[in-house]
Amino acid sequence: MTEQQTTNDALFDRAKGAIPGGVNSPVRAFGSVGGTPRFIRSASGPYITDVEGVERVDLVASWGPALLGHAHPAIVQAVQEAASRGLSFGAPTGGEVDLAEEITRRVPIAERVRLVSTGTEATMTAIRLARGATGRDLLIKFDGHYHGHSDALLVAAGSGLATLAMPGSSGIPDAIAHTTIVLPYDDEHAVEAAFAEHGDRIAAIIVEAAPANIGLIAPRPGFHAFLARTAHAHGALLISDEVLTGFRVHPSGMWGIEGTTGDDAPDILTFGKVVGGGMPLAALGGRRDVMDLLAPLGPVYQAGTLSGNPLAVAAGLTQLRLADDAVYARLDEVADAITAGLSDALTAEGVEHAIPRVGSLFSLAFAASAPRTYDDAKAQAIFRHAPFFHAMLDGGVALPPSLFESWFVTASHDDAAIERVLAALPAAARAAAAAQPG
Ligand SMILES: Cc1ncc(COP(=O)(O)O)c(C=O)c1O
Ligand SMILES: NCC(=O)CCC(=O)O
Repeated sequence: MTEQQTTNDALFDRAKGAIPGGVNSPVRAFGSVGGTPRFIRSASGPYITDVEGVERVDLVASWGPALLGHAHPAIVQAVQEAASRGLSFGAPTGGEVDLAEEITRRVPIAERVRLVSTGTEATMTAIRLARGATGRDLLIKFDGHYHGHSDALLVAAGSGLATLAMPGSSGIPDAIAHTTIVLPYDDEHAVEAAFAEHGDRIAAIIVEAAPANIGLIAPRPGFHAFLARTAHAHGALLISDEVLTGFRVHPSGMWGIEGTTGDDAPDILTFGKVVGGGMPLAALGGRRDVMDLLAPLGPVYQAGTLSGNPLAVAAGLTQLRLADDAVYARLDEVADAITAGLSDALTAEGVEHAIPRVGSLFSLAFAASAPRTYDDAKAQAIFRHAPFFHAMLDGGVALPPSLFESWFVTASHDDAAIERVLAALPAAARAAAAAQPG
């Protein structure tokens, strides 16, 4: 039986017999909204089509990579051409140099860049590098921030763990979990207190460049510069995780919005999603003296059979080269139209809400004001989300199936796609208004 011949529910039943929970990443399950995840047949531009042939406007964008929309013809062509020359060489290529140079051009504080395959690898390598650079073990991360699924970073993490209300993952040795100090975000005193107590043992602070995995939190101007200065004063590094924000919220990512340099700037940045154009590719970049500690130059080991894969490099490079100012202007317009329509629809039904936003990235909170911490995010009227989500799905719009995830627009969302989102909103707002707690 092919995917096309079966119904979605039958496919999910088969999936559950072959794959734990039927999904290859927990955020794809409809855990917090109920129902059956939609199995996808294809996607093009702003639209995604399930195996039953239902086309919806997509506001997930593969969780971020699809900046230009799905199956952009130039990216598909670049990948096809690369494939015809060979799928993987395990040896350097010119494309890798082009992509590393493009990253440095956009984010000059990333003086050296190493390509890896996933955001998880990028952050895992970044913390190893910080530990190698400082000779220290401890790491500060913020409550609810998600940096992928390596052991030290799954402590008090957002994204799927927030959705499933999991305090952490089992299978992580206590000895590793205890190297991670978890602090509330946005709290300078907590950071100062942690450094006062453990300052000479802290290798790095890792922070989401704009926290986006417990809903979106727009960073308070100056807070990340404060983190950098505090870390530096104690001989530690700042790692800015731009896996989600990089090349999406601004041509130069969150760093382009904050524009920090010198003592105020992060030492290492991680990238993913957009930089791979929809293929498995991510990167870390940073100060030359720190990055050059990576093997083969230095003592910090990092490797990968498929690192810098030529198909992934072709996709990422093509996407970044096409992502010009007009693309970012369009992303902003799309976000303007959808956030305005979303707010109007919820206001018309008397539903308390906030829509935090950074660049074209935004999320919906059922709360009077935008959450600033994980505790705030958990305290909102979460019960309104499942009916809202399903009404949007029925109305032809695919949203992230969790209130703790951000919404992703693409430059391919044309006026027709936006109109379809706006048309679905009133019924979804009514469903949210009618929802009852518990
Ligand atoms: C901020 C952040 N860092 C790291 C990751 C991990 O990336 P990946 O899923 O590619 O491993 C994600 C998302 O998945 C993310 O949002
Ligand atoms: N914002 C969270 C993610 O992008 C996670 C994607 C995944 O884990 O599949």
